[in-house]
Amino acid sequence: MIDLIDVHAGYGRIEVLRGISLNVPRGTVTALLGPNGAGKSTLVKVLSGQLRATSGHVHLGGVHVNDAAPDELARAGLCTIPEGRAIFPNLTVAENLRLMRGDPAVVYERFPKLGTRRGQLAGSMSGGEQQMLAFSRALVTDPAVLVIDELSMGLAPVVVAELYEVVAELASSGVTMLVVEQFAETASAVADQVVVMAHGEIATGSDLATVYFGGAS
Ligand SMILES: Nc1ncnc2c1ncn2[C@@H]1O[C@H](COP(=O)(O)OP(=O)(O)OP(=O)(O)O)[C@@H](O)[C@H]1O
Repeated sequence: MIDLIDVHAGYGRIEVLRGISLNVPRGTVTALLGPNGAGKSTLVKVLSGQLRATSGHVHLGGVHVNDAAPDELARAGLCTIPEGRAIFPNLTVAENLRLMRGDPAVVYERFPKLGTRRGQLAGSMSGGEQQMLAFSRALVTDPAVLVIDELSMGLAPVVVAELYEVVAELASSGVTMLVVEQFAETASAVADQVVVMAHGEIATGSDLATVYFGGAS
């Protein structure tokens, strides 16, 4: 469903992704792990159309999407939840959900806490509640493919568990997912495939051992 073939990308003259090849089969969950600076968010930007690959191929459902804009990708069924909780802090929970253009009742049923706070400014909620709100995009847009960057960053274990319950539910309903995480335990429990990135490449062999056991970045 998501196919990357020898993808290179970066910022100006700095190359960050150095030949990434990755396949996420339809209806499966892939956990993408790796230390700070490995290039995980850069890969998410390429997938969501925010950053163009300088070479290589990006395919979504068999369609070549290297040049597709973010809104075209969204219309094709891709939902991205970027790092850093992409919500509007000065709008209420209800207003944020209205902008996502879905049925808020679905969200309030899944995350009752958000239901009780629908009139609260999003920026005044706890980090976990804000992430639930950001994650709501995946519930209301009914995506075919979901890409989540750093879902559990900075959150209490109980919130992480709640969010991963929803990940598991979406997975069982057939949504194809790429979940980026910095820590192995959380995402790998629900993943069909675990891939590790280091230094802009998919880590294998001794690199993989270094990432896991050597604490390299
Ligand atoms: N806009 C940018 N301009 C220049 N360099 C950038 C930019 N964004 C990221 N980088 C660099 O690209 C490299 C990879 O960053 P990226 O955010 O993709 O890594 P990451 O694996 O997601 O790390 P983290 O887990 O810390 O978010 C880093 O060296 C970073 O400094």
